[in-house]
Amino acid sequence: MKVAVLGAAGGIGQALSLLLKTQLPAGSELSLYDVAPVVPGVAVDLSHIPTDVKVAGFGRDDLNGALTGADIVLIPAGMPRKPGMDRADLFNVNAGIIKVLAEGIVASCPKALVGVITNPVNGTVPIVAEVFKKAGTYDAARLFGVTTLDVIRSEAFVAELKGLDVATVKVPVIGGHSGTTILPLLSQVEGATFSDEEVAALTPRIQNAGTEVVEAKAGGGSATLSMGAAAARFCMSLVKGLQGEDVVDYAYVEGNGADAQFFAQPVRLGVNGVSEILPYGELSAFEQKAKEDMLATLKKDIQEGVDFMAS
Ligand SMILES: NC(=O)c1ccc[n+]([C@@H]2O[C@H](COP(=O)([O-])OP(=O)(O)OC[C@H]3O[C@@H](n4cnc5c(N)ncnc54)[C@H](O)[C@@H]3O)[C@@H](O)[C@H]2O)c1
Ligand SMILES: O=C(O)C[C@H](O)C(=O)O
Repeated sequence: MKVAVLGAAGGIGQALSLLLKTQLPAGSELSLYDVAPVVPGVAVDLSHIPTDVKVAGFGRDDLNGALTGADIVLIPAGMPRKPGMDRADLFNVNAGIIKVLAEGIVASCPKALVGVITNPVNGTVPIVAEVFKKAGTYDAARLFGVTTLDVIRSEAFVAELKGLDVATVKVPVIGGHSGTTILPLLSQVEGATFSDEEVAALTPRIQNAGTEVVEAKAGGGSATLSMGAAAARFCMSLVKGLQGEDVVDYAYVEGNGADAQFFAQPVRLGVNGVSEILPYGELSAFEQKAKEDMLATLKKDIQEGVDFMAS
């Protein structure tokens, strides 16, 4: 198993790479790419951890070296938010970064499973899809926006509120990854019920959790450690699928388009990425309205990514 992390010297990249060094199956390779000159040092640092995962660092001019032979590519490269910014404010800078990295994937590992972390995820994932389409290598089953952070936050907040063992809590989160497009399905949490007041308070808490971190870091960036944990968890789901295990996880994917072209939903994972788009079940009246209200925003975000590639 070869996993490449693009943007590996950043806050997310380093946390994620550390976790992958300790969690990937024995015999795996971890390939770290970044334009920051520190990236070979990050690779040397990680290589001193005694696990059977080989780590190599690749600088600005060796994207091809980082990507060749990769089974999975995770992309946390790009600018994070500062207080007062929306994720959409990152589009102009991060769209160009994502485009170049996607072109590198086309050239070096067009069959890899690709997990996009770079914000705004609602719009960067469509950019990657358009780059792949242009090259004739697009396979919707292999492209994922990583929304696992919304899932793990929901698990943490629900467990805290209800006094549950967090290891047993599961919260479906559908939609997209910004503001109201993040839709936790609290009505489907097993072993817990929520009053209308609790739903009305917890839903926006989950939707604004990224902003909570951005404000607490006061100009020092956005979530990196929780995102590293989220991306490592999602990567291990992809790994298990590639190894032939039956795995279900949530991700922002191009499905049947019933809600929007890209939509975070439950998917079954297998040796070729998504093997089945699963239904997300019945919504409460609150969730149904929240979904209907946010679809215009999500579709606009997706169109921005498509338009970027058309321009
Ligand atoms: N999907 C999510 O849930 C989620 C969660 C948190 C953060 N994010 C996003 O992830 C991105 C990274 O966040 P961070 O906190 O790690 O930022 P960071 O600034 O700490 O790290 C970003 C890294 O990307 C590198 N980079 C920039 N341009 C590059 C390029 N062309 N090729 C390779 N590497 C490049 C930088 O050198 C840096 O090391 C941001 O866009 C942020 O908004 C997404
Ligand atoms: O909020 C951000 O800008 C980063 C990330 O998308 C998050 O949800 O923490």
